[in-house]
Amino acid sequence: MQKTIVIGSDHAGFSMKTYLIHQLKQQGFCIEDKGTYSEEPVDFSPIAQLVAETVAVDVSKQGLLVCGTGIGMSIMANKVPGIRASLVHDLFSAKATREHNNANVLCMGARVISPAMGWEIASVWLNTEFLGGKHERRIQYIADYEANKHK
Ligand SMILES: O=C(CO)[C@H](O)[C@H](O)[C@H](O)COP(=O)(O)O
Repeated sequence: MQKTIVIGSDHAGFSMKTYLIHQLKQQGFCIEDKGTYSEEPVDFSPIAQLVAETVAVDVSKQGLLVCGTGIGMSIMANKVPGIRASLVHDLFSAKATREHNNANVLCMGARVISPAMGWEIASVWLNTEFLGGKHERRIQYIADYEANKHK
């Protein structure tokens, strides 16, 4: 059974999201598309919330978010406990944020990179595993912070 990718965008990211869904389906991934479904302007925040909350309750899923810059999406997604969302526009960071941060949501900006580059980044990100070890301790600190253990 292939991994499920929960995906969302605003109007600025709609075209890249459509392209990513096409590519992901070709690779056999299951898709949960949380919108938006056209280039009609919409606010990014509730879509990022929906994708992030879906990933947060099911660790088997990974999230992809696209807006104009990816910034608004990443800010919103990181408000959801359990989410480690990364804004990535290069291949080095795509690999590193899986290996070191176990990032479970990838955010990209459709006004920053091309759809082809977005797919390259997503492919690296989806095919890289968390390294664990010292990195586990570092992300556990973040989880503990969310649980109010660092007061
Ligand atoms: O929220 C953003 C910035 O962090 C996204 O890039 C949005 O896509 C962008 O702000 C949308 O802008 P628009 O003028 O409403 O098209």
